[in-house]
Amino acid sequence: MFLVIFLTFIVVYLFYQFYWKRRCFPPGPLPLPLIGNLYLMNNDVKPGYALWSNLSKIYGPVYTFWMAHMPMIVITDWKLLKQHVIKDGNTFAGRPSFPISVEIRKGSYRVVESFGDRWVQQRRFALHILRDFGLGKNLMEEKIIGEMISMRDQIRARKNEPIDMMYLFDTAVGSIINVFLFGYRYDETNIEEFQILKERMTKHFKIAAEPIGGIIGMYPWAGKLPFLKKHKQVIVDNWGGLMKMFRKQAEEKMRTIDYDNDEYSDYVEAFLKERKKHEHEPNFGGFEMEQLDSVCFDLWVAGMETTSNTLYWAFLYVMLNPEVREKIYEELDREIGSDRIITTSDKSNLNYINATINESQRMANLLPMNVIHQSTSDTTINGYFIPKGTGIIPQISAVLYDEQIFPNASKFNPDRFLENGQLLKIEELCPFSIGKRQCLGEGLARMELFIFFANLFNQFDISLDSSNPNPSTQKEYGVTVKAPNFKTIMKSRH
Ligand code: HEM
Repeated sequence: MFLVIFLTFIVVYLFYQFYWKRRCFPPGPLPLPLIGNLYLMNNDVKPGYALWSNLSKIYGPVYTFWMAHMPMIVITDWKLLKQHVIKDGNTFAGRPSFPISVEIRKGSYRVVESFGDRWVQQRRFALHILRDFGLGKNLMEEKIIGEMISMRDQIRARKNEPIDMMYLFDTAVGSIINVFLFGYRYDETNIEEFQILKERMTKHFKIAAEPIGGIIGMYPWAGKLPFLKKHKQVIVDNWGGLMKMFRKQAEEKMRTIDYDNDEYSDYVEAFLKERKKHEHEPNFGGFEMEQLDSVCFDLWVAGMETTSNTLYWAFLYVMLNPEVREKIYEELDREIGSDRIITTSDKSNLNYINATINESQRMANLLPMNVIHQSTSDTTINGYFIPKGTGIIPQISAVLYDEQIFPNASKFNPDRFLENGQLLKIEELCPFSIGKRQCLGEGLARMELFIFFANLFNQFDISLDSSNPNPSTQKEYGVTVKAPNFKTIMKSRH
């Protein structure tokens, strides 16, 4: 009798697992119990582009990938992305709530991870402060130029010795976001704080990008299993440590803040003043301290590593393509012709540099897997019915490497963005993603990329260090991909 019940249970379970739960979704690889399709994220397909494009070849431009027990609809075709994620933006503006977030963060705070009214409110607030703080008033540009000058001086002081630019990019870009958040930059007096923050973030995201992180994210109980315990502990410890660091900063600010004055000099101060206005509402009207800690995390991590990594990739690609390097110097000599500081007002005269930055972003293709969205109402994609609340991955990495859109896509070729010397606007170039969730820091990031890139090339004759004349372009796996380390010689040009 027991055997019959057991076998019936197994048959029903297998029927459900392999047929019933999948019947309404677009086709896709076979999900296994508990882990879904996470088993496919193995070393052979890291950092991930090959996985998504291979599946697309088998199942078409819309398919289902099971992230443990959650179905995710992957869209890899630009026309479909435009038709749905851009033109029907509200339907794709949700974010799934991950059980681990609810457990360790006590809710879906942040901007990246929040949804609904909280997301609308917090995204609008962050954008407002970003604009007010500088993107509209040149203040931000001044800060970026200040960091660029500090970097230039540090490079000069090294007197032509080989330099790994990663550290300089990290600290400069980290300082810019830190000034925006907390009002101070990094220098020799507090560089240790920067290093701790960066180390914690790196560890956090290394695990988050692994299948193991996916399993712990979906099933927090799995973190109690002996072989997963230490991995979950890393996530919990890093998150807790980061939140403590951010909270300490906010508390210090609270000691001196003048609530009678509406002006603010950084994001934390602006947030605390807004919080004060909502102090009689439940949960401070969404301006809880947990929300502040979490947004600091979002802006710090989203604002630092992405931009710094892109600059590093841009340097690497240019170094490996001497003809591109020569065209950059030709343009700088023709359009600038001195060691003066290049500002955003020069941007429209430096088409080749703009094209090189575009091509670097395309080739770097920073997020092999885009951040997951969620449908906010029932919808239909390519003939498939997708119910409200389903995970959606607008796979921009597939678009950036799409041969139909960018022929010979693996070749670094800035000229693809130029016609008769004029910069082309190619809408499929979407490294900042698309739709309502498009990157909140795009304006800041674009300004940083242009000012650092254009000025560093204008100031220095940059070449590869002869000890490693052919650095690899193999991408290091993570939520955003990193270039392997390499060194350059930077000689003053003027
Ligand atoms: C080269 C630099 C950058 C790249 C390539 C980049 C790329 C992205 C991508 C692909 C997304 C996911 C959008 C989606 O869900 O579809 C995103 C979201 C986001 N980015 Fe960026 N980003 C960069 C710089 C920045 C900077 C400097 C900041 C902060 C000031 C920032 C803040 C954010 C935030 C807060 C989100 C979440 C938006 C939301 O969920 O509403 N990013 N970014």
